[in-house]
Amino acid sequence: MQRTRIKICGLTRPEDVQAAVSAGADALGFVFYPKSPRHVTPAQAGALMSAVPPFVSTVALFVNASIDEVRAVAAAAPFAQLQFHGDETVDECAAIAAAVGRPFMRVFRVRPETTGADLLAEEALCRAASPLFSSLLLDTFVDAYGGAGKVFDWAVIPAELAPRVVLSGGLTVDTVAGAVRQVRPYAVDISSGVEQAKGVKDPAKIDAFTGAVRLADHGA
Ligand SMILES: O=C(O)c1ccccc1NCC(=O)[C@H](O)[C@H](O)COP(=O)(O)O
Repeated sequence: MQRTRIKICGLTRPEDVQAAVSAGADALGFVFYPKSPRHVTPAQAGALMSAVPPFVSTVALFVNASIDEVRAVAAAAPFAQLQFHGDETVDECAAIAAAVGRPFMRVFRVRPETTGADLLAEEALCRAASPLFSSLLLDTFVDAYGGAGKVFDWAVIPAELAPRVVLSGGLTVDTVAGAVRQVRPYAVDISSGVEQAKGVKDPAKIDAFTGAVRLADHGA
């Protein structure tokens, strides 16, 4: 059985990057949305990413950014993939990804009225739009766009889609094992649940989170 990949998002400090890498995170997320308390500048991200070892992916996260803003980040920070977390159209995502030559995750912000058919349709639309589309990241719809620590109903995720999605939104050390067992997603993503304060991660919580995912992967 495939092991569940892990993304730790909203990193702003070198010690938190190190903690996530040491805990076995597969991907590290850096937020370039100025209104976020986890926002980093391109220069800050470049310094943080320079400490990331091989085989750990770096994700640059944007909310309704212009192509020039994304280009500026790409020039300063060696991120491996994009995450579009705003109101971008699929075509806008595809165009920006092509301009910087990086694969992208498209975020679907799940509302109470969202259906499984909506999720499958969105994935099909993205796959048709760009060979650079990698996966949907499913988060809870909030006005602040993301990083809110809010959970959506995982039952909405079709079983056929689950192995291709990144499950996000309000996960914690205590809930992630149940999420993995129920959904069996390709990956899980977390920000608030491993923090001491917004933008300040807690190494012990990061360790506990990745450990809980590993135990769930092995049937515990
Ligand atoms: O983290 C933020 O501050 C943020 C702000 C605006 C858009 C997206 C943001 N984070 C994106 C992520 O991928 C988060 O990990 C995801 O929303 C889950 O966050 P949480 O519910 O706090 O685990």
